[in-house]
Amino acid sequence: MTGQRVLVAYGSLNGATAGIAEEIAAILEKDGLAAEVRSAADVDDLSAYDAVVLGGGLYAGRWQHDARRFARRLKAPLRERPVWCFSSGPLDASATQKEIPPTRAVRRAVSRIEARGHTTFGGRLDPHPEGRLARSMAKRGMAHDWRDFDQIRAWAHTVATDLRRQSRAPGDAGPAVDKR
Ligand SMILES: Cc1cc2nc3c(=O)[nH]c(=O)nc-3n(C[C@H](O)[C@H](O)[C@H](O)COP(=O)(O)O)c2cc1C
Repeated sequence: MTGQRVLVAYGSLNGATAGIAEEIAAILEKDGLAAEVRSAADVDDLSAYDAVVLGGGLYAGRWQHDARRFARRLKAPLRERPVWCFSSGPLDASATQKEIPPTRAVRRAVSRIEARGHTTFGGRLDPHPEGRLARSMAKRGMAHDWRDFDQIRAWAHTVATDLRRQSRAPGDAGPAVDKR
């Protein structure tokens, strides 16, 4: 056990990104970290966490509102901790086939909070989603789950490995401390 506490925060309109966050947290726990999954909208204090994973569903090239706001509101404490980000978006197999770079808007958020990494996972369009545009997309036959859970688990293992390596590194100052 490393004893490190990791927040897995998500911005999700229709649950796909929340499901990815749950899976990531399950892997982090399996790998000996203490992970907690929360909606990004419900978190305003990071002092209980040593590291953060932040994910957002993509809507018109931007993270869902709660993830965007989280990155803005908590910019300072995020910069004091190791952070990894992910997007859940493409409604096809592209995210399984190749590494998809963050959109321009997401790249800006990722760099603002000095995250250590970002990856894009396939998305899911619910058959009965929130939002008029989403419903019309579902009616046109686009409702499908493109999330690749093997890929998600593999990525979560790399995050756990990085965190554990860091906590063991010689001369390491240990988990981040909230200096506010
Ligand atoms: C109106 C709408 C716009 C979307 N825009 C994008 C987009 O710009 N890029 C992308 O990769 N996926 C896009 N998607 C797919 C969603 O990102 C995908 O369904 C995601 O998994 C939804 O996450 P959520 O269920 O957590 O909200 C869009 C979906 C909808 C319904």
